[in-house]
Amino acid sequence: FFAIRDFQRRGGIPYPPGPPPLPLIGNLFDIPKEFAWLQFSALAKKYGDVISFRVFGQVIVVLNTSKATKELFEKRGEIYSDRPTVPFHEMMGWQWNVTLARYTDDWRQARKLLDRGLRPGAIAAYRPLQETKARVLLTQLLENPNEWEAHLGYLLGTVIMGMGYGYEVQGRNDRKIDVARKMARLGADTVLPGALLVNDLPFLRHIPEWLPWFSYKPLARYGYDIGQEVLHAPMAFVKEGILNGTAQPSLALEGLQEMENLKGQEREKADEALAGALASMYAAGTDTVHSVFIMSFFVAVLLHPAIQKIAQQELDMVTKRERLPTFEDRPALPFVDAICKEVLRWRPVVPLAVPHATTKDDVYEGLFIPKGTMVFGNVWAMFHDPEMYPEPDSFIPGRFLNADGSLREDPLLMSAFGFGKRICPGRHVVDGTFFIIIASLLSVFNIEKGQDADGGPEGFTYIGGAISRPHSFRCSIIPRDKRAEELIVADSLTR
Ligand code: HEM
Repeated sequence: FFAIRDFQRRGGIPYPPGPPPLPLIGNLFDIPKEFAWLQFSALAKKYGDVISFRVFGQVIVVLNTSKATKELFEKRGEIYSDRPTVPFHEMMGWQWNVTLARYTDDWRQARKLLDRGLRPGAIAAYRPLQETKARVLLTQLLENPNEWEAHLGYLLGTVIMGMGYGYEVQGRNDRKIDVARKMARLGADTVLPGALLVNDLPFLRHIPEWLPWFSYKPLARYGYDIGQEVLHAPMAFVKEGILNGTAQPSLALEGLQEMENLKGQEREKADEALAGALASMYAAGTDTVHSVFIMSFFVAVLLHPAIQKIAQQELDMVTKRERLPTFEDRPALPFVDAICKEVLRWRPVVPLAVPHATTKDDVYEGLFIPKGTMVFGNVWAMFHDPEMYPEPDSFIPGRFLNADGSLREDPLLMSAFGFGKRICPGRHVVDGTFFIIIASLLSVFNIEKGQDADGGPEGFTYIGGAISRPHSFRCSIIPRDKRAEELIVADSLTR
């Protein structure tokens, strides 16, 4: 009966091909929990660029080419910009989070605030903050190089908290950083299909707490509490700062000042939208996910020491080793920029981006994609397509340079930040922060395989959940010479 009804609904048009589903549970056991992007890429070779799975009636589609992501996420954005309902996220009351929000007017309002606050023209004002934070990292690495991973872990958080709320992070155990990180981790660990049974069988959300082994409620309550803290604590900090005259310039301060003349419900609604938008930025931008990019950069230069030397020569020509690099130097540092681009391509941080969902039935190249389908863009497959990027597994920054040495823009690379209307609004902040960190690091440090360092491609294995992160590894971060040390110390004395 179900099969006939399903066939009629599709008008006989087939679903995108994929492994044959079992009765009822469908492809539950075909959805890989680890390195899913690699297995989806392998399945695409067998079944075609657009593949599908069914799990308990939920259709999941994976798009493995930029042709398909452009057509569906961009051109048909009105249909492909929703988010799947994740029952466990609903249990935690996280609907305020822009990243998880459905494609509604509330999302549009919050998204507009983020796009406006994080557009390149607006964030230029925060470049000095980004430069300062990159230089603080240099001091930390000089004083305590062995703890490099911990230093990197909260670096971007310090930039985001400064931009968002004018909040100065108090060391790496700062509560505001810690709580956002916990939220991001819990979100990432529970979003992919198959990660949590309650997402596949939503009735399980009703299991009462007195069945502790089976109930999701205690974990959901914990998630709710950290969510509320992320939403309210930093805004309360800014409002208190306004009252006692200590509030620093920030997106929150700007937003609150803009709504000064609003009254009653209108004011309340604007206040809520601002808090939700900024908290989404704080939650998405504070996790150590960003340190993953820098870790992959370390892996790349450890495997290819010559690349580090070329970048250092470029940097030395510009700074003459009389100062540390700044954003103004960027146009003269195309090779450093090309390294950043190649790291994004070679080891995309979120290889399957974040799933979108469809709001209507649709047909793509003769394949049926029903309303409510969860749609992934396989960023990894696109970035490792040998036709677009020859020798895709090799780390070759030069692929982003023109014959005259200038930087070659590559719009496809933006897919590292997702697609269409839901593309990451923080991408310009990330772009600037990564550039200044890598330029600053290379100008004064050598990143080397130390005596007891891990090494060889097999020494840098990755963890393959929603985020592609290298396992912790050891390496030596050594000042290039006495001059480099002097530059770091001199800069730290100016702070
Ligand atoms: C390595 C750094 C980052 C990467 C790789 C990254 C990647 C992504 C991806 C893949 C998405 C999903 C896009 C889609 O659904 O198609 C996303 C969404 C989002 N990102 Fe980022 N992101 C990064 C940093 C940041 C930062 C620093 C911020 C804040 C300043 C931020 C804020 C957001 C927000 C709010 C969303 C949700 C957008 C929406 O659903 O409308 N991200 N990001």
